[in-house]
Amino acid sequence: MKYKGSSNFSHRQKDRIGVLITNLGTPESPTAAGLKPYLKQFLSDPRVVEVPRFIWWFILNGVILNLRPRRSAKAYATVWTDEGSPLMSITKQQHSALEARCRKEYGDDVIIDYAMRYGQPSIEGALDRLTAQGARKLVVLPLYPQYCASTTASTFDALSQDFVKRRWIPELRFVTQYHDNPAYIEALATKVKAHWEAHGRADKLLMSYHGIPKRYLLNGDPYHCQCHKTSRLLAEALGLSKDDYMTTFQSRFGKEEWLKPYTDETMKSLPGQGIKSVQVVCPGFSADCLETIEEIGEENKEYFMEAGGQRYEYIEALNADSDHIDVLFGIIQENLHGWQLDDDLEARAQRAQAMGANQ
Ligand SMILES: C=CC1=C(C)c2cc3[nH]c(cc4nc(cc5[nH]c(cc1n2)c(C)c5CCC(=O)O)C(CCC(=O)O)=C4C)c(C)c3C=C
Ligand SMILES: [Fe+2]
Ligand SMILES: [Fe+2]
Repeated sequence: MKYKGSSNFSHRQKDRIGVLITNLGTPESPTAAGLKPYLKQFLSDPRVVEVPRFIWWFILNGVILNLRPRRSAKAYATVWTDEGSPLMSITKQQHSALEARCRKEYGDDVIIDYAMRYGQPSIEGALDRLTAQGARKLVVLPLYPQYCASTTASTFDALSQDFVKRRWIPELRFVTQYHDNPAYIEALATKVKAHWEAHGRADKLLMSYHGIPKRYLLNGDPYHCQCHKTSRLLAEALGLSKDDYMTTFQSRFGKEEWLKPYTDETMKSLPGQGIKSVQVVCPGFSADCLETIEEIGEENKEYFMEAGGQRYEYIEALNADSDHIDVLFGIIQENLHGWQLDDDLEARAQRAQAMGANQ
């Protein structure tokens, strides 16, 4: 096997620290043709769907990939903008803002790129670009505040699958979660308070997180606990009592039981319990996307209003807010501690020359 090196490798090249922010990925276009390859890659990941491969292959290729692309495309079409998918355009904004912060603080010693776990820009492409610029040390920050095997560990799988093919793998620091990071909790609290100032309070604040099958929790995934801890800390930061807020789980897929309470069922039942106004925040989503804009902003609003609710407001994700950029930059900086860059470039090049190697 020939291991992959950098195409423009030079012994004189300056060593750098690379930072890679990642998110889930999104289709290329809001059409069935755009959805099919995206869903195929996503739903073929054994970290996402933990079902024996041979059974799942038939369900996925025989049923899901024939029905879901068209259905999902319709939903994506409602959130698509001139800049494309919200998840992609917000990730680009987060990247640009963090790049400016890195450049200001570290010049060109620290370089930052972004990638998606599924689709483009790929993790492999980002690692090619970073290593070609001399990134010998690497911080990877998946933009998932709560650890989940389906998202966080899957990102690590993609990195390792890339490293298996690479000659010079960078020293790696991988951020697995930041669900109780004080700056993150504070940024969420500031966002909710700003919403309260503009719109007043509601009967309840719902904190809705993406769901996962309950089986994953029973098999040891810490996601459920981390979501609840984020909620508790956010509630404390807002001075809320237990009756003022609720943690729910959205975006169910398939027939098995997922984490409960379900967001949609909760919305349908709250008005009957005398809760006529709700505000919804989604602390697990670092960027607004289909699951927040359409599912929380539109679909669940309909459930709530149809059940007799009177006021429903979605509080946007932290996105590229400057508070959020501060949080993420803080996490990056924590992970740079103690890292020195090799500045012995001339000696390195001379040694290489003596050995007849490319300088
Ligand atoms: C099939 C099982 C799924 C698991 C488990 C799952 C976990 C999970 N997902 C996110 C974040 C996002 N998911 C998004 C979309 C999405 N998720 C699933 C399925 C599972 N997710 C599907 C099939 C889709 C595609 C849309 C659809 O057809 O319904 C997104 C939005 C991406 C976008 O383009 O806007 C995000 C973000 C987390 C955090 C998570 C586990 C904790
Ligand atoms: Fe999902
Ligand atoms: Fe959804």
